[in-house]
Amino acid sequence: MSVLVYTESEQGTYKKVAFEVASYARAIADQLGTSVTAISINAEDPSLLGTYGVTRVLNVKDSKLDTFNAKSYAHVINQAAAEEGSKIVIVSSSADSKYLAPLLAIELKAGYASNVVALPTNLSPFTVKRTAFTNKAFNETSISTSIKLVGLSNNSFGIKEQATEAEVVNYAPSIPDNGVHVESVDKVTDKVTIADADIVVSGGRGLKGPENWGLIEDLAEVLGAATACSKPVSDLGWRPHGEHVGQTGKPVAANLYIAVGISGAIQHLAGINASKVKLVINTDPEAPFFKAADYGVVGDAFEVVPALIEKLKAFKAQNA
Ligand SMILES: Cc1cc2nc3c(=O)[nH]c(=O)nc-3n(C[C@H](O)[C@H](O)[C@H](O)COP(=O)(O)OP(=O)(O)OC[C@H]3O[C@@H](n4cnc5c(N)ncnc54)[C@H](O)[C@@H]3O)c2cc1C
Repeated sequence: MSVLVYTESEQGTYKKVAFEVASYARAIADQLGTSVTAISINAEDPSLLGTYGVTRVLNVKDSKLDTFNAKSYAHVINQAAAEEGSKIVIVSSSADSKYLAPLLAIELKAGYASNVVALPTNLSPFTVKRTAFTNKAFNETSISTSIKLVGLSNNSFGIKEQATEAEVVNYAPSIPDNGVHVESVDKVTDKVTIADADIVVSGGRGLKGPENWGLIEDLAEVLGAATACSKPVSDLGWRPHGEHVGQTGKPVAANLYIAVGISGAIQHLAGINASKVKLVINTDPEAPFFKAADYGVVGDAFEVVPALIEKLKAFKAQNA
């Protein structure tokens, strides 16, 4: 009765969240005194999961699963859970997993707790801490079904190494034809995506116009960060809608969120509250964002950001 964890990959490479959910599954398995099985779909190096405490990997290689499809993936994970007799199944909070989890919960006949941020506080009844009201509060949720599905919030538990010899088993579940056939996928960009980023550099209307976005991009590049923006910035067409974060945009659960020229309206904060450290750069000392910030710089973005880039470049050169 091992804990089952779905370890996401993209084009053969595990996503960062795969190692975080594996670490979390290991910690729950330790609480229960059991092992961890990972279900891995079309990843190139499944044995890597042993680094994060996975004892067994059900390794699926099938071109029908090359493109993510929530229904097919849910079907595969459900079969893996039955195979392992798993009563606890862990997924991440990536966009794919949030789409997949409700379908999987139906297949598993499991109660599903999303946005979980910590290890269970109680195993009987199984109780977990989750964020609520767009990250403005926490609640404790008990799952009473025999099988429990846990969606771990990104960057909430962290990646923890626990070297284990992972047994990799080839696994060939039945894969239904869902009627969708993707001919090819062209990646629009190789840039770090907001969902997977450790650091996000975000710009608001204080940047004055799209012609100034080089500042945000340069800062993101030197930090290896993803770029994002406030809603008006994407509404104005300065940046693509995919970069808009907040209540009506993408959620950001990064380790560091840098907000440049963003006022910090409640609808913006709702999307970034789950980020660990928030740095705000704004000319207005009364900007509401400073109340939510861990670090604040009252200053002009056009002076502060270039100076920050210079310092970071010098620091990197010294420590190369
Ligand atoms: C239903 C609803 C949903 C919404 N959803 C979202 C959402 O998901 N995400 C979102 O972002 N917004 C959302 N909004 C809009 C939100 O209320 C704010 O209007 C928006 O976040 C403001 O964007 P901003 O901070 O970029 O612009 P502004 O409010 O115009 O703020 C610009 C900031 O830049 C500062 N500034 C100016 N010049 C400089 C300079 N040179 N250097 C540094 N700082 C400078 C200013 O002091 C100011 O604080 C929503 C609104 C509604 C009603």
